[in-house]
Amino acid sequence: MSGQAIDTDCMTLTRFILAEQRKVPGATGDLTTLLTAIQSAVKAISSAVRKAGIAQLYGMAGNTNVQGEDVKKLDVLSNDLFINLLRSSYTTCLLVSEENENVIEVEDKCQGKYIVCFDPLDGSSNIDCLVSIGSIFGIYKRTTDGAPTVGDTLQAGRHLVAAGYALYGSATMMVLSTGQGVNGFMLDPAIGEFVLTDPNMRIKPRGKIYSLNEGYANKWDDAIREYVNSKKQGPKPYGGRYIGSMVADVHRTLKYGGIFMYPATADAPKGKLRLMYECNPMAFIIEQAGGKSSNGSVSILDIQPEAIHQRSPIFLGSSEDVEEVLACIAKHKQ
Ligand SMILES: O=P(O)(O)OC[C@H]1O[C@](O)(COP(=O)(O)O)[C@@H](O)[C@@H]1O
Ligand SMILES: [Mg+2]
Ligand SMILES: [Mg+2]
Repeated sequence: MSGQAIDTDCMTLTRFILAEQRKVPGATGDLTTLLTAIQSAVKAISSAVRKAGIAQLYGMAGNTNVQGEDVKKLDVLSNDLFINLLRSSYTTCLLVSEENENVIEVEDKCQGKYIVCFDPLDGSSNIDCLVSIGSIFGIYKRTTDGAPTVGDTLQAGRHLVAAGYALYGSATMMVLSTGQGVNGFMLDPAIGEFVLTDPNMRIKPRGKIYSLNEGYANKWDDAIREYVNSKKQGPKPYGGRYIGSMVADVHRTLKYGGIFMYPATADAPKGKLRLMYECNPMAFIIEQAGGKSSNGSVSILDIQPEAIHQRSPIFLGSSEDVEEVLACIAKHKQ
């Protein structure tokens, strides 16, 4: 067996994270502990996702099951799991969740130096029809001393220490970057471990798929309409794919190439997707894989957030595809 084979064969996520830590001289191990906590949350959510339909049979989620136990809704359960596991990891001080209006401050005795922004369950409108859903997370380091403040969370995506997502699809997959490229791990249910299946993921410079909600076509501005129409022309038109779970749409874009968009619309001039826990982590992954991200004028990662739940238009994917939509937007601005 070659040295390379020994390095990657049956590489679990746990072992991979430890190996990454060993590359950083003087690392405390806190990021390793934090990523392990996220891994545990994802495994627990994955198990709940696989049982969600059955839980409904025994007593609707949000109600009481036949044993008289509360069955939490999947999005509530996912949020609780993320919060509890991050808190008890002793590595975080501030948590920003899609499900909580305010920043969650971890109690003093459990505090560590990291800030985590997360969407515990993404694509929740797809839960009841068993279509793929996910979780998204981005990790920052605190840059100030003293008591942590809300301001500490408002960091541009460029400062992410690590980011990733979990996809609860036909298999459960975790895709992670600590700023040294992107790696994908599939959950082997037989051993309960994430195994490295997609080492060093790279996105094609150009794809053949565009992805956005075409139901809103009448609400787009002219640039988006022109760009999407252009993808339908010629002898080789692009395929259109849209799942409606950002994690699933972005994962497909990463694997197959192409472009994912959620542009501004007349009703939502800032777009729909949230900068801190949807756009930034996904833009980090795509850029680390050699792709491009933009809000229409700058990279998603260069936006300075002003509020934790702020939204942003987003274009991300294969670099040539994103450059093409940006050229169309620039042309219409003239
Ligand atoms: O239904 P629309 O307007 O196309 O929006 C779909 C988008 O909304 C989201 O579902 C929002 O995520 P949540 O389920 O976390 O609220 C994205 O995953 C997805 O890209
Ligand atoms: Mg979401
Ligand atoms: Mg969500």
